[in-house]
Amino acid sequence: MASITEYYAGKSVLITGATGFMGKVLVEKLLWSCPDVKALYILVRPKAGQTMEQRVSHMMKCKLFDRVREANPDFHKKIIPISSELTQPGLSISPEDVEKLSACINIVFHCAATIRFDEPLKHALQLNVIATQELLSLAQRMHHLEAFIHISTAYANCNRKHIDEVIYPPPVEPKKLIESLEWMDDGIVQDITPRLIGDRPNTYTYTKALAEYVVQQEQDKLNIGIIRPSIVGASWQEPFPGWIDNFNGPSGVFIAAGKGILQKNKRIWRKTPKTTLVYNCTSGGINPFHWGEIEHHVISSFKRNPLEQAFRRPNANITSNYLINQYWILVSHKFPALIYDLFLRLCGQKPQMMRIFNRLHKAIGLLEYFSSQDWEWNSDNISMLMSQLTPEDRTMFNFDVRQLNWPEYIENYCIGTKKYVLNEDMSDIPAARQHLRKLRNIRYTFNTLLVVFIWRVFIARSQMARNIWYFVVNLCFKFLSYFRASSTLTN
Ligand SMILES: CCCCCCCCCCCCCCCCCCCCCC(=O)SCCNC(=O)CCNC(=O)[C@H](O)C(C)(C)COP(=O)(O)OP(=O)(O)OC[C@H]1O[C@@H](n2cnc3c(N)ncnc32)[C@H](O)[C@@H]1OP(=O)(O)O
Ligand SMILES: NC(=O)C1=CN([C@@H]2O[C@H](COP(=O)(O)OP(=O)(O)OC[C@H]3O[C@@H](n4cnc5c(N)ncnc54)[C@H](OP(=O)(O)O)[C@@H]3O)[C@@H](O)[C@H]2O)C=CC1
Repeated sequence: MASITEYYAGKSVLITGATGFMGKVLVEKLLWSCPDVKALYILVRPKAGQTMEQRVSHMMKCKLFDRVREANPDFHKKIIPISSELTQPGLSISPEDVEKLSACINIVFHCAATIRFDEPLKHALQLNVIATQELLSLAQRMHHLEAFIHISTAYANCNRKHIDEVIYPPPVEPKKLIESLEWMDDGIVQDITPRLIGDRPNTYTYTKALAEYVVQQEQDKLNIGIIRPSIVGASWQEPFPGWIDNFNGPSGVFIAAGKGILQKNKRIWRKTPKTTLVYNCTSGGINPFHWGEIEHHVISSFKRNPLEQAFRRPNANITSNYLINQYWILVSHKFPALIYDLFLRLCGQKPQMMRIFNRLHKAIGLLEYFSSQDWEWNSDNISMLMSQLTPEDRTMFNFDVRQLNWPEYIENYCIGTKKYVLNEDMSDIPAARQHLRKLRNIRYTFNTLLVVFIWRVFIARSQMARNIWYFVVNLCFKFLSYFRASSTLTN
């Protein structure tokens, strides 16, 4: 049996979403581990005032590509950008490019999607479902296509508690939905969205479920693989530990905790001809790690490697009690934020802290559905795939999460958010630690002043409060003398 590297030798691959988080990692891995791959065609759109060429050249300068660049400075020659806007008819690929792709592509990876949880339904449908249909039509014109790999999400069927590696019936026939939304204006669509998505939390998981069904419809004509990752964080080992470039998933929450602006509520608790193979890529069943443990490791990691200019010391208080949570939001978020914004105003600067907190609460609210419940994913296909790999492939393409050491991973993840998301320098850590010490001293001073204040206002003035106070102090002394006496007896 050919190894993976041998399989890709001389092959041309088409990748959508190559400028995104997962797409970039895929491009890098193929270039590194399959150096004889013939070409990587990537569908890219111009964006934010940058042409397609500018975007691709910027992407290739990314630190992620360091090892590939070192091994082969001409690696960019294997990357062939194709101009495409996925929300346009025919993916707005020119007829010449369609011809070119039809003649040479052997494997398609479809990574592009909108992953926003608050995406309006029409747009999510356009990008996640209709563009997938268009890509499948293009794939059918490819004369040498061997596999069509669709990247879905483990949460596409999050309305179920047990999720097998199968395609479930769609919540609605996609064709009917597309036709009926076509004539509706955005306001009506917004009004009916909650009814349509039903027991799913957002338009993202809903449209990803529809996309899986659309892909499965072509299983008689194409070899299809559907990959369902759960939560993708920083890189584990390759190209180096901790690479991450966005605030998605838990990353933004980790950063917020590191900056000291998080007080969180709620419990965390072989190629087969013409078929569809689904792979649930999750770790919970084989190497579980709970949100409480994550919290502990994130906080201690950020205490060792603090972020610059933290607002407060790294923290994240997890509680399932609504009232306690509201208290923490008020005391730890709103009140300090108001004071800080007032200070900024007095210095002639624009207030920003309340705005940041409001955005953070919105993001946490949208993520909470995923962090507050449990799912059970079957991953037999993943185990089967692993068992079919040669020992060399198993090392080169290691996806055995049983070997993952969570504390070490979280440490690298936190350092990765500092270095690659916030672009902070590791040499500034002593100054950041000094800043944390200053924040701790401010907190101690504030707490002492608070105790003195409470003493002056309540204890010193009322006889009853004084009696209670003496009673408590007396009790403490009695306990201490008892403790001292019993330890003397034991000695
Ligand atoms: C200590 C620890 C604690 C532990 C514990 C504790 C607690 C537990 C709590 C929960 C734990 C996590 C659970 C994770 C579960 C994930 C499940 C995923 C499941 C599915 C996975 C998938 O299958 S797929 C990926 C999922 N899909 C997303 O994960 C997108 C979500 N997201 C959005 O849906 C939009 O993001 C949303 C939010 C609408 C905002 O939308 P929005 O419009 O208000 O804001 P934007 O995001 O557009 O950001 C505007 C600008 O703010 C910048 N920024 C953003 N965050 C920033 C930050 N923290 N600090 C500085 N800057 C930040 C950003 O870089 C932009 O900057 P610029 O404008 O310059 O580009
Ligand atoms: N990240 C995660 O935790 C998880 C992700 N997934 C899945 O993995 C896939 C990739 O996700 P991820 O890399 O994180 O997402 P990103 O948001 O980082 O990347 C999305 C990609 O899609 C492209 N894209 C979006 N809209 C268009 C458009 N209209 N025309 C052309 N290209 C477009 C983006 O291009 P541009 O740069 O031009 O915007 C970008 O390359 C998705 O299918 C997602 O559902 C699944 C589970 C977890």
